[in-house]
Amino acid sequence: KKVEQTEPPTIGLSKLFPDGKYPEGETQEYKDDNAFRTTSEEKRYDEQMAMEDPEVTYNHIRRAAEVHRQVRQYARKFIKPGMRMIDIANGIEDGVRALVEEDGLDSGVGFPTGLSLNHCAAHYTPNPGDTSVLGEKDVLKVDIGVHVKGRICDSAFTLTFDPTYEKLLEAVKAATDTGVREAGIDVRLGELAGYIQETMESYEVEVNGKVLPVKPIDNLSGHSINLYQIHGGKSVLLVKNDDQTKMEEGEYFAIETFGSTGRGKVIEQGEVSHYARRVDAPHVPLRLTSAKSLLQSINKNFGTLPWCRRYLERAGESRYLLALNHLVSQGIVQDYPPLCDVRGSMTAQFEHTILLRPTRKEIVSRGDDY
Ligand SMILES: COc1ccc(Cn2nnc3c2[C@](C)(O)CC[C@@H]3OC(=O)NC(C)C)cc1
Ligand SMILES: [Co+2]
Repeated sequence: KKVEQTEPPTIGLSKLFPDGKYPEGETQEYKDDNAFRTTSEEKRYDEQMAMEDPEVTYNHIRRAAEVHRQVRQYARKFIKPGMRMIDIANGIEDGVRALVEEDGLDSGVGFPTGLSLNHCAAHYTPNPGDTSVLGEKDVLKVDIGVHVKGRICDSAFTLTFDPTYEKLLEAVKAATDTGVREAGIDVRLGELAGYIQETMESYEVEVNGKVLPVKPIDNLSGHSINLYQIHGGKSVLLVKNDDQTKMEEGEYFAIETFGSTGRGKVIEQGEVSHYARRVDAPHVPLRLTSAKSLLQSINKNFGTLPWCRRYLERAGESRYLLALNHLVSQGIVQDYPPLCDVRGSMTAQFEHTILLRPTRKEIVSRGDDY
């Protein structure tokens, strides 16, 4: 008999997909010089081999994407003004951990649940003791990460509870869909940024009788994603530029766009919650014993995946701040402060994870919501 997901979501996906096969995302054909890939026998063979290679198999990212869809469906219903940000974060992360059947570094939360508000666009999640509450005029960016064997599904949407900024959200959703549609093998990153910018700038939003242009945030970007590495080194900016770097077959990308009614530029502002051990962390001898043991805990629990202070406490760490700041000053851990436009402005985000398969592009995180 068919097992149904509960609400709140608690049933691990292995029980909902007993055959272990997870649904393919939306696919789109490549264009122009890569259109041949749709019917190429050779590319179909390459793809079949990748599918069967336990290291590459698309099944991992598809399982992560299905967890993402089921948790965000619940999140879109349960998040309401008046809720504490920390309860929103825990509600989402409890769902991710249950459905992905969290298992050490093999599967779990992909990165801290982004819950950036209003003029802040990214890298905010509540720290322990944060008692702030969601307001009904707030514009909330919900950025959820799920990983299965290091394959990270990174997808985000924006929630509002009053209609004022509907046009801002429409602009950003359209710009992200443009980015998804124009992405492809051999597409230049600088050119893709131009298409995104063009869509974003074709919108305006009227706030209290004043017409404001929607601006792409020019120092934020989408990014390639590698195994256990949320930023794979390639950035998809949101304004036209002459980066000739191309997208390549087999790459995973987070196509995310951010629109703003402010300056269209973010600065680092507020208390840090987000951290990640640097992939190229230097091997410096650590004098501070507490820093040594904290680093061991970070390596054991997160490896190179991003984490936040709440996850340190969940892993049993306490009174860690001095040691944490020491690891940051030694260049072993990178801190990621919240990224905010000017006060009074509003920012929105939409994001999908896409996979550049040999024969076609797969938007793995696509759902019937966005
Ligand atoms: C430490 O926790 C995280 C979590 C996610 C990411 C993934 N990411 N990597 N870069 C960015 C992101 C976000 C969080 O998607 C938001 C946009 C941001 O773009 C950006 O800064 N671009 C400049 C390099 C031009 C990184 C760290
Ligand atoms: Co993201």
